[in-house]
Amino acid sequence: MAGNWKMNLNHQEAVVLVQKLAWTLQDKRHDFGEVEVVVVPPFTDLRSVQTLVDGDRLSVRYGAQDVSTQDSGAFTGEISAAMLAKLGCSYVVVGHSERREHHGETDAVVNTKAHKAHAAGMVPIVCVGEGLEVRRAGEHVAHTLAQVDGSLAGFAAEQVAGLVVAYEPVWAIGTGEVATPEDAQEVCGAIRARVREVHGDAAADGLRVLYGGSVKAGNVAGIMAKDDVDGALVGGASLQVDEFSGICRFSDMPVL
Ligand SMILES: O=C[C@H](O)COP(=O)(O)O
Repeated sequence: MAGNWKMNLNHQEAVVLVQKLAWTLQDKRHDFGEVEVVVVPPFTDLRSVQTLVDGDRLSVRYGAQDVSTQDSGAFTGEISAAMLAKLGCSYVVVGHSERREHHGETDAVVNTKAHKAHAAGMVPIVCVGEGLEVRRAGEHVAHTLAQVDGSLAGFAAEQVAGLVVAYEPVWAIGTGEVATPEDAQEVCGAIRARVREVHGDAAADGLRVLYGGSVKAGNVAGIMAKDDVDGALVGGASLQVDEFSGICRFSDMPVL
């Protein structure tokens, strides 16, 4: 379960949220099963989160929201994979629809970023998904699989087995318009089937496929019940500890 904070929370707010989240995850009244919990703060928060997680040996993992296609040099404003790895990031989100839309990121750019993150020892969370027009035209599966093909190009089967792909239909992001569990399964299942076809069983079975788009504690259980949904990439709801920790235990039932 990965919480993408997007451009929210300064480093002090980040420390408060991660402390509360870690405290909740350790609360024995909750059943979090085997869930892996990841926060994805803005770059400016990462050092504070690292210090907290290392210092208190918290079980929360963390990642970055983007990474440069370049290794180093005259690229003002960019952050390299090596810098993120040095900060202890386990994951890097690449190709989020907001980056594709506002920064013109193509599958080729996303692919380069995924390789940079992977080569530096981090797991790329490769985001794919269709907009509303494509969905209305009934081309959402083909569109998303083309993004998967382009974004995962050049990875060997044994590498694909360790990757994460997040299916995020753009029309469901931040809109409250959650895809039905059947919608999520249709595309997440197609992603895994494509990976099986191209890379074989071990890659398809190892790959983790997340769903993202207006996931809340109240709707997560139905989505997680689907065979090919392994987790969620959560935006807005990850900014509230109660909501996000509910998502991490697949339930909005309060603890008595
Ligand atoms: O990365 C997260 C997704 O964009 C989902 O955001 P949301 O949960 O606010 O809809």
